[in-house]
This record gives sequence, structure tokens and C-alpha cells, in this order.
Amino acid sequence: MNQSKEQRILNFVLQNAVRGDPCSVVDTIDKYCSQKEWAMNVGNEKGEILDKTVEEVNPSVALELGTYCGYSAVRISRLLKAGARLLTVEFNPEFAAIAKQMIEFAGVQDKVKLLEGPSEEIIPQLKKKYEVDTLDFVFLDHWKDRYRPDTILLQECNLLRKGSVLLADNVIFPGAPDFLDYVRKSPHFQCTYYPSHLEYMQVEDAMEKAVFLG
Ligand SMILES: CCc1ncnc2c1ncn2[C@@H]1O[C@H](/C=C/CNC(=O)c2cc(-c3ccc(F)cc3)cc(O)c2O)[C@@H](O)[C@H]1O
Ligand SMILES: [Mg+2]
Repeated sequence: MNQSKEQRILNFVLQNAVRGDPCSVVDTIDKYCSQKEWAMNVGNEKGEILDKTVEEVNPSVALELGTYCGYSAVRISRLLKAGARLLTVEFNPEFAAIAKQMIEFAGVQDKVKLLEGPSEEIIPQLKKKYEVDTLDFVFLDHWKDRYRPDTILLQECNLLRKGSVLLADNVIFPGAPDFLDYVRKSPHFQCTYYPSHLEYMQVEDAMEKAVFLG
């Protein structure tokens, strides 16, 4: 049975990146996806916006929605302080299996917990089952029509506190118009727009930061 693109990306990392070096894993995925096969990783240009936001927030507890191959899970977790953790949610079992191997190869498995299942099921479990009090940082990069409902669900589950930072990928392409409309109109969020480009392409894209005001 021939391999999936995601399996090919993982194999390229296993054969070309340095085990235990998250930066080399990130760079190797970017190399493969810019030269051989495009894939929906946040990429290096938007990845630098992600890095700056994570460094600014310096989260103790971070959540990612949409692990895919684990590119941004490795990218985020490499910046986390000792004892900090990233919970990343993925409902496709094949992608979860790829991401798990990617995370372990990068050597960040002690900082990352991969939660398999749909976000609308996982989010209400975070407090009791995963011992989360509130989230310091949330990276939204899953189905674009889930950004708005999951942002509302995070609030309903009391997972956001004054200063919690949401960062959303792809608010221009493929786009998340209802999410943008919601956070920009809500008195509970202070929003910042970061123009950028679609990963590995010269197409316009952007990220939106939404800080919860309580
Ligand atoms: C049920 C909630 C829920 N719960 C748990 N896991 C979930 C989930 N919903 C989705 N997942 C997983 O997350 C990932 C999906 C991510 C979705 N991302 C894009 O669609 C996207 C597209 C482009 C682009 C495509 C084509 C173009 F031409 C241009 C751009 C660029 C980008 O950066 C993009 O992020 C997969 O692993 C899903 O299994
Ligand atoms: Mg994306």
C-alpha cells in the first residue's frame, strides 16, 4: 500500500534531521515541503510570528488545536520553559501517529501531550481529565470553521483567564471569517492582525492574535 504524504514527510525527517534537535526537525520539514511536497504546516514565515508570540507569553500551559504532523507542536515546545507543557489535539489517528513519532524524534515528548479526538470533546475534559486550570496560550490551526465555536467553548469551559492569548493561523487563506468577526466584535478580546504569506507560497495569508480581557 503506497505511503501517505505525511508518512513521506516523517521518513524524510527520520533520515535527514538530527534526533533530539527540534530546530533541525522544523527546518527539515520546511525543506521537504518547500522543495518536494507542499503540506499545511504553519511554515517558517508565520512560524516566526508564532515563535515571537510564544516567547512573549512564555506559557506554562499551552493548547494547540490541529496537530497534523507535529510541526508546530515541535516549534512551540522547543521554546517552553522547564516544567511548561503543550497539549495538542488531533482527531485523525494516522496524523496523530505521525505526529507522535515526529515529537519523539525531536526529543520534546516530555513537554508535549498529544490528545487524540475532536476538539469539541477534548476541550470540556481539559480541567478534570488533564488537570488544566486555565490556558496561557492557544494556537488554532485546525478546521477553519471550528475556530469560532471552539473559542466560545473555551470561554464556556472557563479555560481562559485575563491575558490568555489565542493565535489563529490562516485567517486570510483558507480564511476564518466568522472567527475574525467574532473576536474583533467581542468586548472580551483585544485583537492584533499579522499579515504574512501562506506556508511555502507567495499567497497572502495572516495570523490573528486575540488576547482575552476577562
Ligand atoms: C473537529 C475539530 C478537530 N479536532 C481535532 N483535530 C482536528 C479538528 N479539525 C481538524 N483537525 C485536524 O487538524 C488538521 C487540520 C487542519 C486544517 N488546516 C487547513 O485546512 C489548512 C489549509 C491550508 C491550505 C490548503 C489548501 C490551499 F490551497 C491553501 C492553504 C493551509 C493551512 O495552513 C491550513 O492549516 C488535521 O490534522 C485534522 O485532522
Ligand atoms: Mg494552518
